[in-house]
Formats: sequence, C-alpha cells, structure tokens
Amino acid sequence: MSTYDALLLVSFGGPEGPGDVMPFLENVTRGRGIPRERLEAVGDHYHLFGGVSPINRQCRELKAAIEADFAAHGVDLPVYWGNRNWDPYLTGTVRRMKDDGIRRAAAFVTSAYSGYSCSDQYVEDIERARAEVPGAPEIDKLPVYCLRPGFVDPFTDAAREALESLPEAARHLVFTAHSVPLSQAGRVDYVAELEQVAQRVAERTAPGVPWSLVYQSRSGPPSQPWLEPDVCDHLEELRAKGVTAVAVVPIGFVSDHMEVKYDLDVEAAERAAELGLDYVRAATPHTDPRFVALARELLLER
Ligand SMILES: CC1=C(CCC(=O)O)c2cc3nc(cc4[nH]c(cc5[nH]c(cc1n2)c(C)c5CCC(=O)O)c(CCC(=O)O)c4C)C(CCC(=O)O)=C3C
Ligand SMILES: [Fe+2]
Repeated sequence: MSTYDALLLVSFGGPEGPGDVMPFLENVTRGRGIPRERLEAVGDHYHLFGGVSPINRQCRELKAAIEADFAAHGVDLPVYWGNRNWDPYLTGTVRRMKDDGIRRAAAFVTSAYSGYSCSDQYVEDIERARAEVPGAPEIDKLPVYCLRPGFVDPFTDAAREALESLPEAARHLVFTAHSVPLSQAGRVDYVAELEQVAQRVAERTAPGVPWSLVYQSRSGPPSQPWLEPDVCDHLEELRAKGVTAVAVVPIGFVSDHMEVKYDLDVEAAERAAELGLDYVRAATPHTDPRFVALARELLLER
C-alpha cells in the first residue's frame, strides 16, 4: 500500500484586486474562443465587488478548516493550496511541495463532479504544473464526491432552510449548476450526476415539492449550444405556470463563488423581483464540518 504525505487543495483561483481582473480573465479563457464582450461583461461583475473574487478567501478558510479537522483526527499531514488560474498558482505550490520533500500527495479539488471543466481540466493543470517542476511529487486527484453525504447533506439542510422561509403555496425548488457546451467531454456524466444530486436533495428536503434542474453562467459564442434552460429563462416559465416562490439551490458549486454572488444573488434575484416571485438562495457547503471532513475521508480511503 502506498501512502500520502500531503494533501493538496486545488481550486480555480480568482482576482484579488481591480488590476487582477483582466489578466485573470485572459488566463481562464486563453484559446477557448470566448467573445470579447462576454469577457468585459464578466469583468464588470468582478468590478462590482471591488475587483475581488470571493474564491481565494474561501480557499484560505477551507484550508484552515481541513487543517483543524486533520489535527482533531490525528492526521499528521501538511495541507497545500494551489490554483489553476491565479496566484497561488499550482506550479509554485508543486515546487514548494518538492522543496519540502513531499513525494506523493492527494488532491482535493473544489469541484464535486465529473466532466472536463469539473474534473479532467483540473488533472491536466496539475500535470502541467508537475511537468514544470523536475522531481515533482506524484499527485493523485481524489475521486469525484458529488454523491457523498458530506456534499449532499449540507445542501439538503440548506434547501430545507431556504424552502421553510417561503410561503407554502406554489413553491418550487430550482437546482442550478454551471452550464457547459453540449460538445464538452464528459457532459453526459456531469448531467447524470447533477440529476442524481438534485433528486436526492429534493426527496429528502420536501417530498412532493416540485423541482427542476437548470443551468447558469453560460459563456461562449451564441452559435455554440450549451446546457439549458438558463436559470433566468426558467424563472419566467415558472411564473407563467403560476409558481409564486422559488428556492434556488446551487448544487454545481462548493462555495459562494462569483457565479453565485453575481449570477444568482444579483442577476437571477433581480429577474425574480421583476417577475414578482419570492426568491431565496440556499447556502453552499463551504466550511460545513461534513464537507470539510470529506477531504480526510477520501484521503484515508485510498
Ligand atoms: C462547469 C464549470 C464550473 C464548476 C466547476 C468548478 O468549480 O470548477 C466552473 C467554475 C468556475 N468558473 C469560474 C470563472 C470563470 N469561468 C469562465 C468560463 C467557463 N467556465 C466553464 C465551466 C465551469 N466553470 C466553461 C465551460 C467556461 C468557458 C470557457 C472554458 O471552456 O473554459 C470564465 C470566463 C468568463 C466567462 O465566460 O464566464 C470565468 C471568469 C470560477 C471562479 C469564480 C470566482 O471568481 O469566484 C469558478 C469557480
Ligand atoms: Fe467557469
């Protein structure tokens, strides 16, 4: 049996000031054919929050929570953190791990699902970083964890809490996840997993309350088909069908990333207000102890 001598937390990365916004967006979209107007619109979302993405602070908090969980359970391993698209970049972190004598690390990724954007692209970027560091440690991505209780249970509690804050009549649960191009590798698995998570959360939260799975944060040119329906279009449809209150549950995200803070809390909330829908957004797992413990559980299972 082989053992790990470190945990590597791997995330997306995000800007930490106005000057970071454009270089960050260029890092993310290099070679991906995202229209310039879309980049500028997304830049504006970040500028609305002072050019600071919430994601890096959330990673620092998650890292500290994992370290505390390790200490409380006698797991004596260092925890490192590296991002795909912004400082601290994976390459620098991998170099530091090597300098510290790390030989083999398990990677816990802040994305719960299968598919290219959620999983394979993270592995590619880890491997690219390793290739830049002679003598880099081996790094194994821990398995996809979207169906684990540590991920599903915090969403179940959050969905119940959100639903309970709404008037009982004509309520609807709306699960959302990041859209991806229909042509994306692994898209079928991604959708199948989302459907299972939505189903599980819905049946445990409120059997009988109608629910749907929709998508958000579409990027790419209009000519390219992406997963639909879009959350804002769906709100309109629900209103037309007589729904008066929605609880939006962002099962596609582990914490309140910019897609949640802007695309849901600003854009979708405004759309709901225009439509006269009661709107509430459920919390994401972030540092819920059950979610934090997943990193340890997945590592010890290997
Ligand atoms: C499935 C998925 C997740 C969930 C899994 C996961 O969590 O990884 C996710 C997460 C995230 N995406 C993020 C940011 C961005 N994603 C973009 C663009 C894209 N995302 C895509 C998919 C996903 N993205 C795709 C198919 C594109 C098109 C370009 C390409 O094919 O790669 C762009 C470019 C501008 C735009 O067009 O939106 C930005 C700025 C941030 C950071 C947010 C913050 O700062 O808090 C996070 C967590
Ligand atoms: Fe994205």
